[in-house]
Amino acid sequence: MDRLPHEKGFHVSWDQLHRDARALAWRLQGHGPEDGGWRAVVAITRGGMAPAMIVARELDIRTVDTISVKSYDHQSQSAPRILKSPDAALVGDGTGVLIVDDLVDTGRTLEVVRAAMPRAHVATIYAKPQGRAQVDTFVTEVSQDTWIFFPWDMALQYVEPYRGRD
Ligand SMILES: O=P(O)(O)OC[C@H]1O[C@H](OP(=O)(O)OP(=O)(O)O)[C@H](O)[C@@H]1O
Ligand code: HPA
Ligand SMILES: [Mg+2]
Repeated sequence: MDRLPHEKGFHVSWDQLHRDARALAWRLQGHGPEDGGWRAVVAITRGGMAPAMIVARELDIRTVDTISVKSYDHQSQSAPRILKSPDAALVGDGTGVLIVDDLVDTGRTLEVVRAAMPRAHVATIYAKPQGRAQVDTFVTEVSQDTWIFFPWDMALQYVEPYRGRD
């Protein structure tokens, strides 16, 4: 996934990420298992970790695990694969488990994660159209040609006044 050919940039501050992750938690209330809340949250590393922490805090879920997926590599033609699985005894087939990621783009990451935990509920903060069908709950849709910049990948910097720029 390359951010260079994207037409638009959507820059997300920590403050906005916090608000959007809370909005996701709000949306998730009432969608959990009938016998109470989710048993565990599984964050998709690394981008899902901060959103998962905020959602777990809001929904009062204390058990949090991770899954690491290595993305598709055009050079090697290999499909995405799981580098680190969550505790099998904890997650089982995903029943009662909430999977959290920052966004879905093509949906390839979630395809692999869903195959590992088919009965889990999948939530992301942002979703692009191509991958939207892989997500059960999300907050904001952005167009496919938008690159989302997350606060952990950015820094505050000086910007020239409008009249100083050409
Ligand atoms: O829907 P897809 O096209 O699969 O893309 C979405 C995934 O890509 C990014 O993660 P990345 O693999 O770049 O790793 P990171 O979370 O460690 O930044 C993002 O955090 C999602 O997990
Ligand atoms: O729009 C994006 N932003 C950050 N990481 C990503 N990984 C796939 N798409 C994106
Ligand atoms: Mg990721």
